[in-house]
Amino acid sequence: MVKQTIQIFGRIKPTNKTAAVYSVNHEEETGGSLEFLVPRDLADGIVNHKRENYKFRFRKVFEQHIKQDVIFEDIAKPVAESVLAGYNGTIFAYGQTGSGKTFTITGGAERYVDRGIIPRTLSYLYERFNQEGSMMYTMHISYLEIYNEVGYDLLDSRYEASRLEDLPKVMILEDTEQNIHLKNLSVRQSGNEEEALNLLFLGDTNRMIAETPMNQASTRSHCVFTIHLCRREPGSATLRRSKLHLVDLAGSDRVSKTGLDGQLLTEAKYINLSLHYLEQVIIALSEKNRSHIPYRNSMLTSVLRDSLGGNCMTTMIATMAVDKRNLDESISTCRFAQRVALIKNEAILNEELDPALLIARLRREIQFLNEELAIVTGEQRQEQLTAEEIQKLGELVKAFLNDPDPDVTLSLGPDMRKIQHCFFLMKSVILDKKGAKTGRSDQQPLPTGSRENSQISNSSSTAELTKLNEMLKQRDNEISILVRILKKEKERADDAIARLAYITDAKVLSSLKSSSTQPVSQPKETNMETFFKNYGGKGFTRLHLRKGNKTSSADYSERMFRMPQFSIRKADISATGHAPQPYPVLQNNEGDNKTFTEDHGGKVSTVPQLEEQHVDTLPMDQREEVCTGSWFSEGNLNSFGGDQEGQASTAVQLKVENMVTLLSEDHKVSTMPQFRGENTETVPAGRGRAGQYMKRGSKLSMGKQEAFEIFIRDHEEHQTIEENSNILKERSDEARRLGEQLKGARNRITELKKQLETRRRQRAAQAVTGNDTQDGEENDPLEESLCKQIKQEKVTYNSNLGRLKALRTEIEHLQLLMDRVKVKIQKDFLKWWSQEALNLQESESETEAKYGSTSQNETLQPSSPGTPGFCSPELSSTMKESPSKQDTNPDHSVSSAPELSCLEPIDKLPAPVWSAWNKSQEESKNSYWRDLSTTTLTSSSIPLTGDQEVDSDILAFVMARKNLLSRIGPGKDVK
Ligand SMILES: Nc1ncnc2c1ncn2[C@@H]1O[C@H](COP(=O)(O)OP(=O)(O)OP(=O)(O)O)[C@@H](O)[C@H]1O
Repeated sequence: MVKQTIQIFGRIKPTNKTAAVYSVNHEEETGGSLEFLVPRDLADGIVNHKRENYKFRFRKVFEQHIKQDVIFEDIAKPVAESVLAGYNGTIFAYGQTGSGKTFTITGGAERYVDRGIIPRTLSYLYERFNQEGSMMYTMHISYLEIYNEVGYDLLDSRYEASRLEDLPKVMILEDTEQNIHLKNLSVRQSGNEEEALNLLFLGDTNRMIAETPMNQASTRSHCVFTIHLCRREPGSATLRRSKLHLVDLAGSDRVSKTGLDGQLLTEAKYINLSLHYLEQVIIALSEKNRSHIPYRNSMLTSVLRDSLGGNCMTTMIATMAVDKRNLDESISTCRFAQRVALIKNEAILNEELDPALLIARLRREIQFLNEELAIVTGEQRQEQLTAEEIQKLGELVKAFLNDPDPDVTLSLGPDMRKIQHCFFLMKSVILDKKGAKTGRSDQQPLPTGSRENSQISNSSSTAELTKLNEMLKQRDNEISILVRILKKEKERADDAIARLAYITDAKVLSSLKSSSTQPVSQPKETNMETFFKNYGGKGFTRLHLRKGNKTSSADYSERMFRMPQFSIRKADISATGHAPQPYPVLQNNEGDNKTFTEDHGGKVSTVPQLEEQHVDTLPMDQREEVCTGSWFSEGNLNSFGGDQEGQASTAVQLKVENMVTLLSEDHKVSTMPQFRGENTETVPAGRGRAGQYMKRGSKLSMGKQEAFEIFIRDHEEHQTIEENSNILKERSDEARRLGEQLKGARNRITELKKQLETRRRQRAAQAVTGNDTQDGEENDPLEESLCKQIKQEKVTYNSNLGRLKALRTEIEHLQLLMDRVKVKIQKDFLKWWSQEALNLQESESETEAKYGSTSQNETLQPSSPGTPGFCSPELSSTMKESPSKQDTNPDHSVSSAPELSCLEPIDKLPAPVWSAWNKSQEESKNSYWRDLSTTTLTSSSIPLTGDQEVDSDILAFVMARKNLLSRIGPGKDVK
């Protein structure tokens, strides 16, 4: 158990405004301190009438310039570590609205470097999982939003929420042991960092989409992102389950200051109420001898029950905006933090037995007890032992007698028949031995005559026969394998001979050739035996290679170069006509099945198991390590080396190319976000995060779509999209360059390896023919230099691969940020569009009032700049079309245009409009829209198509554009 008070940190948000006078002291023994000097003009304000300076202690205070990586390292990393160890952890951010809580917990919405504690922690946890390869970790994620005392599941993946109420409501349940359970809160498994980030994105987007129209959700709701970890050592029955809550609280602003009314006031009360209850819990916890802690008063305190005064290591980040006007709020945040710092938690290691294993253990115990009971009560079975049982008992006895361990037991259960049979078998073994020693057949004859005994001996001999048959088959298999190996060996030897051009001595050549073409008989077997002795050792029985090489790659590749080149495949075995076996099995005469091990300077290392692969194509361990990430998982990257290396590198290259293609697709999409024609089918596969949201909207008509394109350009986030697109492009270029470099390095390694192989063959041949110019010297300078070069290339290769991996993380994160911005823009657009529609309705009513019944209107209504209101496509469907009402004015070229009830009579249009339109037609699209926006237009000045819906869209757009411009203000140009 770890007893610890809640750790409190302060973080000051950067400000351009006049900052309050404050100072931070980092050198105090107890941590840091933050001191505010209240200027006289504020001293008699809300804060305090008398005091002028306020000093607060924190574990550390982070000043304005401190970046997100430092925050993660100093605050979140230690908590993540303890969560990995099996303790619960909580980090919560508390502070007034806009002080940087979301920025600290989730991160900024624009730049990769601004990612906050959640994405960094996810990344760190997955990195640690990879490092601790011997542990098995599973991660689940949940994301809860609490708004007005109601919980909502943010990981709802139906993408249907357009209001908070559309999200599943979460309810609190309490069991008899007062444990809290959250009903309806989905807990989703995440297999890798990318999946975890997608869940975060899903939650954040749901939060943004469903935010209350009255105010920003982030300000007025609490969010709890929870990472559930389960850790287990393979083979162990104990599990460690831990939770990490990352909490973004609602703004702590005081209601009196916010000047709210109506719904906002209700919200603020709720928020403040829940923060007030949080404070009450904190006060109660910080007081000694308080028995009742009012957790149940609010949903937030119920959910955070463990984090406050319970089994958890908790950290609080007090965020502050130190502008002068926010000084009082900053001081109240600090005061809250001081109280929190008094709370003591007792974190315990959350260890438990795996229920499945526990059940299995209990079952075994029950069986054992039953067996004991059967012996004690004498309830015995009477029927004969079956042949199978007899054979099994024979094996058991044999294993028991052969085991050198004196403590070994023979476990037979309570069955007296079995016990007796085993005694009988053991007696016969003893008698056999005695007979062998004395050389006489004076041993006791086996109890004959009895039916049982004859049955036993019959069935034992049947069993023996079956066994011998199996062994025979096994040997057949082995012989077939060896024949194939020898054939391949011969081919390789031929090949090598052909390459040894310098060996001109015909005698040598022919002798070498003849030795490799000998019939498959004794000499060949001797060769293989020697080989197994050299390379397999005595215990070599199974050529069963798997990735995860513990041998150093240098040792390994060296050994492989020296190994005769041969391969064993499943097909080799099935070709013999016998049933295929899972792995080629070469048994030694001991008949045991040890894994192929090899001595490396006294250290025995397990040869990696690489099923169905050439023995000479083993992985280079470093490559394998970096390639285990999910990004590379599709590319068979676990088989680097030799021919496989080619494939693997190609896979990397392909992956890089895929990524680059994806990025460029996204790049396209981002600059013109997924609204073109609203054809969501064109969203690249696997890139549908934002697309999912886009799908929900109704199909955009042409006019609305164009309006949207321009809306994007005017949107405040446009700059972000542009910047991130550029960064993405840079990163994808870099990824492409790295891909090229990797390919080059791979080719060079392959080439060097070929040279090394040739060199080694040459040396081997020289040794055979006695032409060894180096007098059998172990070290060959050329060989050493080649090895060195390979090593260097590998280092370069690995560092490039590492960089590529980092790029991938960055690119994916940027992608998510951009997706989120796209969703935001769409949301803003739809909001704006429907507002325009509302304005239109109003304007329509006004027009009706002014000009009478809509059915009498025959012309389009221009609207002066700045006047809100025009026909939106949605509204156009409700508009009436009067059949074949022609425009009576010959100048009006849009007689086929539908009659739109909301339009002003055409005869009211000023003449210059026409020339303006004619002129604008000649201009480029952009200037066309600009002109439209600054000119008083008539409907007839616009090139309408005759299609009611399309035309209403065009007109709607023109007017909406004007409205937008009028809001931006005159003189502002729209690109
Ligand atoms: N340390 C920081 N560095 C740079 N920008 C910051 C920092 N802290 C906050 N910001 C910026 O300040 C703005 C407000 O921050 P944020 O949304 O995180 O505040 P908040 O406390 O979560 O507010 P709310 O209570 O409304 O959710 C954001 O634009 C954010 O990017």
